[in-house]
Amino acid sequence: MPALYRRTPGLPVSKEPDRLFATPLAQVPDFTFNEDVVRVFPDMIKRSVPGYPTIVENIGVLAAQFAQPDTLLYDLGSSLGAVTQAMRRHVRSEGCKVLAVDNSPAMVERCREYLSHQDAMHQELLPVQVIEADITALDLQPASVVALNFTLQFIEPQARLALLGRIRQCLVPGGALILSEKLRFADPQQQALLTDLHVAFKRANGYSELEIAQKRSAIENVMKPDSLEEHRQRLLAAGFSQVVPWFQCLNFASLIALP
Ligand SMILES: C[S@@+](CC[C@H](N)C(=O)[O-])C[C@H]1O[C@@H](n2cnc3c(N)ncnc32)[C@H](O)[C@@H]1O
Ligand SMILES: O=C(O)C(=O)C[C@]1(C(=O)O)C=C[C@@H](O)C=C1
Repeated sequence: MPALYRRTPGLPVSKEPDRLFATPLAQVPDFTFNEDVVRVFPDMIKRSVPGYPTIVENIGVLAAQFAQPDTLLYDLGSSLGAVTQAMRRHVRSEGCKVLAVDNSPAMVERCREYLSHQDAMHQELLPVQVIEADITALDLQPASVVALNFTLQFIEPQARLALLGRIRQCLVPGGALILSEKLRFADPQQQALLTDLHVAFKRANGYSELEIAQKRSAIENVMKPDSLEEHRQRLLAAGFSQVVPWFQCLNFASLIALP
């Protein structure tokens, strides 16, 4: 391992570049959030999701607007806790606590390390707890902010409505769900254009044609994006009263859903 990426006790590894799909694989396995992915995840998601740093930082800003005193803020599918950290940087409401939830043991372990690093660097941050759990089977307590930042697309399509319904039920007045997703487009020409532009984004970020193709086949069975209209209809069916898109870059978007 190059010196730059060697672990320093107490400091998170965050600089390792994503080369997971750089060499030809005889058979590309389905994508999972395992230890290999965890090691390169900050680099992978920044180079794969257009607008990711802007979305994450602004979820902190949005969370500060919607947070209500003495409630929970959920980061569901928290991975390494980027959204949790942004919420803790921005939210100042009394008595709030952040719950970061993920079902990948490797993500949870590293997320805890990252958050203890944040605690060591800053004072007066909201308390936080990282929970290893399946969000489709989680007992949700009264919350003012729920973030699903590129997580719903990995939940079985038939389980999505029930999850959103439970999130709607746990939200207190004045709260919000913030939902970010890769979009698919019903119109084939629009789908082709946005797919080409996303490939161009990945190429511009240093991914080779082989890396792009192998990653595509790794995620095609595990990540099932919906259209903006499907999201809107399902959020309304789950009991949300309003769906407000606040960000889109190419085929990646983020919505605010109000209870
Ligand atoms: C693309 S990542 C989310 C990125 C993260 N929210 C961020 O902003 O950096 C999706 C995450 O959802 C988690 N996940 C997928 N299905 C889950 C489930 N049923 N319960 C809990 N976590 C889940 C994965 O382990 C993974 O860490
Ligand atoms: O659509 C792709 O090609 C992606 O790589 C997207 C995506 C995501 O949206 O979560 C998929 C898996 C990784 O977690 C990082 C990015």
